[in-house]
Amino acid sequence: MKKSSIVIAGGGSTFTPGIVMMLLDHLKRFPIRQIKFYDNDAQRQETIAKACAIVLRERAPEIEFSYTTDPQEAFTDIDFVMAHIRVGKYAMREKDEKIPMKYGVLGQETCGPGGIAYGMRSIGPIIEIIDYMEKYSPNAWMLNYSNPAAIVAEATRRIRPQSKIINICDMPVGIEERMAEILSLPNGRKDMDITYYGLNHFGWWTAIHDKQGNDLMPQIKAHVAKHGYIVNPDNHAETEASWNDTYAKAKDVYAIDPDTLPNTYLKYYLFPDYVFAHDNKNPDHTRANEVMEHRERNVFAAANDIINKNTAKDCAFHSDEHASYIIDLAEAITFNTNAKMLLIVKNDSAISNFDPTAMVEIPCIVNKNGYQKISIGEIPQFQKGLMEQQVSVEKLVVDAWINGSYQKLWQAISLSKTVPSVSVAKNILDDLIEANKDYWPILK
Ligand SMILES: NC(=O)c1ccc[n+]([C@@H]2O[C@H](COP(=O)([O-])OP(=O)(O)OC[C@H]3O[C@@H](n4cnc5c(N)ncnc54)[C@H](O)[C@@H]3O)[C@@H](O)[C@H]2O)c1
Ligand SMILES: O=P(O)(O)OC[C@H]1O[C@H](O[C@H]2[C@H](O)[C@@H](O)[C@@H](O)O[C@@H]2CO)[C@H](O)[C@@H](O)[C@@H]1O
Ligand SMILES: [Mn+2]
Repeated sequence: MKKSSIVIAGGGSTFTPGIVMMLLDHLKRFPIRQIKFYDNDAQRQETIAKACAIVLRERAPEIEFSYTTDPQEAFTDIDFVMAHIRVGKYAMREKDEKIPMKYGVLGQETCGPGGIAYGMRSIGPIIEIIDYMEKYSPNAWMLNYSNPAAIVAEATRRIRPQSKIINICDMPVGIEERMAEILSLPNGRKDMDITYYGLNHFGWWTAIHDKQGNDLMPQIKAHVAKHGYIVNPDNHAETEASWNDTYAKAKDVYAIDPDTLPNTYLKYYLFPDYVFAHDNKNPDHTRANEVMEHRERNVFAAANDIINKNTAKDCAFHSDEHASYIIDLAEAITFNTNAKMLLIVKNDSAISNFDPTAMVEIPCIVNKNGYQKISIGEIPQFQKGLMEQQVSVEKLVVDAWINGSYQKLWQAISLSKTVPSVSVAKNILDDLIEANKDYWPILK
């Protein structure tokens, strides 16, 4: 069986340990001969890497491991680039979230003006990593889950249209696991066959069946109509309060279109007033602060504990099983499994009454030769209208980045469903330009 060589771009990520542990859990179906880490922050990466080196030494000594900030070292002799970089790290995420709130607009990692700012930071470095991959390992695939995936996907379609990059997201995976829990399915989401469409962080399930073809939507809808995606809290004690708020709010998002089941991210676009009022109770403490106080602190504490003890025995690193969709993807490409997966891909005619150039999140069949899109057909006016507005925002952001255009970025922020007026958009934009002066292209 082929043994793959992967580089994790963003080795210092809080998700890296969970992904490494998950990779070790799936070696039988996806054998690995080499793992490398690549990051542009040597110190941050070194802490995660030294801990993961101990994990690998103890649990998979046959896997060659290294870490580097040198692109040639990182991207040579690679089959897959698994990319999860956060350009500007949490310090910039905090600004993405807090600057819009100064002007009465919700602040979010990937949605609204925060997501637009994040997108403007991310395009250049993602293209840079694609170019490294193509220079040093021209036959490799890039499996990208760096956010904001929607803007990154549109930018890579426009700027590197021939590149072997697939953009993915784990939000549908997480929600589907909750749906499977509602139904008490023995094998979780893998017992479901789903149809879904939308943009990244902006989609709907339209059909869910079990493997015998029975319709599972009525039972899930009955639950969501009462509880949103909150399921058995005893099984989710680790879920943070803000995430539970999001899962619970799905109840109200569902109500606007009971023919479908919503992605949780739609709350930011359908209830921007509610989100702002909720978050503005504590405007100095946003999600970025929560993550820095919880996930980032816990992951680095666990890493330092492993390093200090020089063993990963009984360590606090946990396998990120819901990230196993990344293995599903790499396995499908490597071993031609024809797995059905949600990918963020160019629409063409999959959604027949929507922009063929849009990057849509739809089910695809994945194999050694890439992916085939599953046809969705016509979508209803409600979703079509919402998606046309949002995809135009994403396209205008990429226009702004490519052309260094202040006007296009002002239009993008003005067009977002989360922003009330062009004057508010301009105030937010001018603050974001100042905050991002080390990351964005100069806008004229
Ligand atoms: N697609 C999804 O569904 C999904 C799910 C979870 C997280 N994510 C994304 O994964 C990424 C990592 O998340 P995190 O919370 O662990 O972030 P993090 O800040 O903990 O780690 C990101 C790492 O990327 C590195 N980095 C930044 N710019 C870089 C560059 N130009 N080249 C190389 N490395 C660079 C940073 O130094 C850091 O070590 C984020 O983009 C996040 O939004 C996506
Ligand atoms: O606020 P964060 O950094 O905790 O999460 C933001 C990310 O949220 C989604 O990923 C979730 C995943 O969907 C959920 O199931 C959980 O397990 O963890 C992930 C990270 O928290 C979303 O898909 C990502 O794009 C966001 O970055
Ligand atoms: Mn996502």
